[in-house]
Amino acid sequence: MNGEAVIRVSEIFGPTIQGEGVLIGEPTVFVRSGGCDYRCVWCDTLHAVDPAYREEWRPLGTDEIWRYVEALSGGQPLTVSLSGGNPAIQPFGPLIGRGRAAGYRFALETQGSVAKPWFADLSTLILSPKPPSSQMETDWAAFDACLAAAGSAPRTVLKIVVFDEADYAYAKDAGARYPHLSLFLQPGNPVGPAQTESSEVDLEANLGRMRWLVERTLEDGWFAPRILPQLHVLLWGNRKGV
Ligand SMILES: C[S@@+](CC[C@H](N)C(=O)[O-])C[C@H]1O[C@@H](n2cnc3c(N)ncnc32)[C@H](O)[C@@H]1O
Ligand SMILES: Nc1nc2[nH]cc(C(=O)O)c2c(=O)[nH]1
Ligand code: SF4
Ligand SMILES: [Mg+2]
Repeated sequence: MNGEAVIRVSEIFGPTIQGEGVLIGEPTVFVRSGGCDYRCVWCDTLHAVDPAYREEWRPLGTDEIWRYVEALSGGQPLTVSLSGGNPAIQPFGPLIGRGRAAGYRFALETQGSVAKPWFADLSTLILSPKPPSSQMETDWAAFDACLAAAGSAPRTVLKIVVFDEADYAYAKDAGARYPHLSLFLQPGNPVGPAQTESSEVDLEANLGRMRWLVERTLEDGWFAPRILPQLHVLLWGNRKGV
């Protein structure tokens, strides 16, 4: 790998459609890195978080990852979504530079705990601070550092998962803290460790939570956020690699 940036890759897949948030429906190739500084109790991607899956994470250099992305996209520039785990703890800067030079756009999803200067090279930065139900604490100073690192070049948006009333209150506070950022709410999909490898999903329960969130927000007269389901979960359940 000749000293080039090495990234711990959990999976590379696509093209599929982006299932969440501001880029929903957009043809996308995903690069998912392994390892996270958080451990949300309801994380739907434990195979990229739990060190028990470490053996499955492959150290790949920028060139190798780029070859996968080019092959999957048939060499047609599209949006590459960097997710994880927390992709912010990996050296993605050179890959972004490489892809941009070929006309690709990059989006990155992160909880906002670690800032990197290369955030400024993204097209879209999706900051997803974690509400109380995750059992994680938000470090707002670290979050602000992510916003500062991105600057004004990328489109930066907020995406907050809401399971319950306390999460709703957290989302409202976060929205008030950053009134200049577009805010997306996403109902929580209850997944546990036993379910990560299965595609089973309780669609009715998921849609019920979506209905509750829409009604709660509208009854409250809070018209700032957009409320979206996880489209890929509706289509394919909790399957990996879609
Ligand atoms: C798996 S995370 C990876 C990126 C980064 N660690 C983060 O959390 O933003 C991608 C997105 O999935 C969301 N997510 C994770 N588990 C979820 C669940 N059970 N229900 C709904 N959304 C979930 C996260 O909040 C985040 O917005
Ligand atoms: N289709 C699709 N859309 C997604 N949006 C965010 C995802 C993620 O797990 O980060 C994801 C994913 O895994 N698949
Ligand atoms: S921050 Fe993201 S990847 Fe990490 S545990 Fe939470 S939801 Fe999962
Ligand atoms: Mg996911």
